[in-house]
Order: sequence, then C-alpha cells, then structure tokens
Amino acid sequence: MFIEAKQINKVYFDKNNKPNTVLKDIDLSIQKGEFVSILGPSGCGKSTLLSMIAGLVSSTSGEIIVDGKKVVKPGKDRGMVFQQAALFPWMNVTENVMFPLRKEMSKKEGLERAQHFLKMVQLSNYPSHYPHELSGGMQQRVSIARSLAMDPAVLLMDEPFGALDEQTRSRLHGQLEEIWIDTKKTIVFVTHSISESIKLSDRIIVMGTRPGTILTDITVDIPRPREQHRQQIAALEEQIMGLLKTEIDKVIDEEQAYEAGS
Ligand SMILES: Nc1ncnc2c1ncn2[C@@H]1O[C@H](COP(=O)(O)OP(=O)(O)OP(=O)(O)O)[C@@H](O)[C@H]1O
Repeated sequence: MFIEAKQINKVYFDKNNKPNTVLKDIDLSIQKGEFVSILGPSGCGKSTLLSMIAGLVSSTSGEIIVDGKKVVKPGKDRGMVFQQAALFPWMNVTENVMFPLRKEMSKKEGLERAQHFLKMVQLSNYPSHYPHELSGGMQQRVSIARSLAMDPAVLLMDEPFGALDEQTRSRLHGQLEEIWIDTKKTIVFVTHSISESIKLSDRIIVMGTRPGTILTDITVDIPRPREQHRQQIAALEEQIMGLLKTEIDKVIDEEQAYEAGS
C-alpha cells in the first residue's frame, strides 16, 4: 500500500489542559495513483489528518507510512496545496513556481520546469504577472503548478477550491482531473463538498465527528467524465448526505449548547 495510516489518534489540549480527541483509531490505506477525497463536516479532523500525511502535524499515537517510510516530517515526496494559494507577493508567477526548485537544479532547468507546469495549468500567458494581478483561481493554479514542479509522488490538497466561486471551481475541477490523468499522481483531497468529492475522486473517505473517525469508505464507480451520469451522481449524493446528516446535526447541537452556555 502506498499511503497507510495505522491506528491514528490525535488529542489536543486546551489552555485548561482539557483533552480534545480530534482523531480516533484512524486506519486508512491509499494505493499509488488513486484520487481519494476525505469528506466530512467542519471540525471532524480532515485537515489534521492531511497535515499528518504531510508531516506537518504529529499524531498522539499510531503511525503514517508513505511509500514504505514512516512520516516524521515534511518531505519532497509530498506536495501540499492549501485553501489560500500562499504565494510570495514580491515574486512573479514564474519565480513563485521556481522558488522550491532553487536547491534542486540549475536556474535554466528550473525555468524550463516552471514553464512546463505553468502550461499544464494553462497559465503560460502570465509568466511575469504578480499574485495581486491574478484572480483567486489563477493564484490557486500557480500554487498547483508550484507543487507539481517538485514532482512529488503525492499531492495533498486541503480544500484548494473552497474560496472560489462555483464557475471557477468547476473549471478547475476539469483541469485537476486532466492533470491527475496526465501525471498519474496520488491525490488526497480534503473537502466538505459532497458533489466535489463525487466529481473528482475514485474513493471517498467519509469522516464523522466528535471524535473524528472514518464512517465509511466509498468506491466511486461512475465513469469519467462524470457530468454525463447525473442519476448515479444524485443517488450517491443522497446516500452520503444521509450518512452525514447525523454528524452535521451533532456539530450544530454542540455549537448551540456552547452558545447557550457562554
Ligand atoms: N493546533 C490546534 N490546537 C488545538 N486544537 C486544534 C488545533 N488544530 C485543530 N484543532 C481542533 O481540531 C479539530 C479538527 O480540526 P480540523 O481543522 O482538522 O478539522 P476539519 O475537518 O479540517 O475542519 P474544517 O472543515 O472546518 O476545516 C477542531 O475542533 C479544531 O478546533
């Protein structure tokens, strides 16, 4: 198995030292080249789990293995794309993509690589633009190009399109799907959008909350391009919505209890 999470538990402590178990007994296996979504209500621990695969957060117990090696810190084999593109504002598009390559290769090679991946995300015409001159969707494409340029085996995406409008998001879904087919990368994609997870992934890991556990692991058996299979999409959406309703109700109840007590 390419990515394995074994009995992952994560407990955070608040300022009064009160424990908050965020992830409980998570077991997860992902094969090389799979496009897997992690779906669940707000606060169920999706980002925490993804950050653990990235090596940015440590687990309280359990371990994560990527390509046979235990994850202890971030590595070049795992590229991360966040909800906000996090580009350097003083660097233009090409410089942003070249930045992580500076220690890996010559400037000439880095430039060629940047140009290749900017073409892949359809930004060849914007090499000298600065982030503030780009739309949110374009910035996110630069961020994806920057991660891909490092040639990671795994692309970890934390709600990468969450801040974008519906049309831009839909266009980027298509582009990401093409990139995935072209590069055969393993993609782990965190989202709270059921339709996004169905549109993009081979498998959907549905998480429940309080504490975060895996409720179910669904193989998406809908041929691509998926837009043409509306009935199958609607049926799967309904199935997942039913599963998540109780979980979302739990979050709402807890928030209401918190507000009533404060
Ligand atoms: N550094 C931290 N210290 C303490 N608690 C944290 C920390 N990071 C996350 N948490 C808590 O862990 C829980 C899970 O957070 P996480 O961001 O992983 O959930 P999520 O499912 O990605 O949520 P969302 O969809 O809203 O982004 C939340 O209750 C959050 O408050």
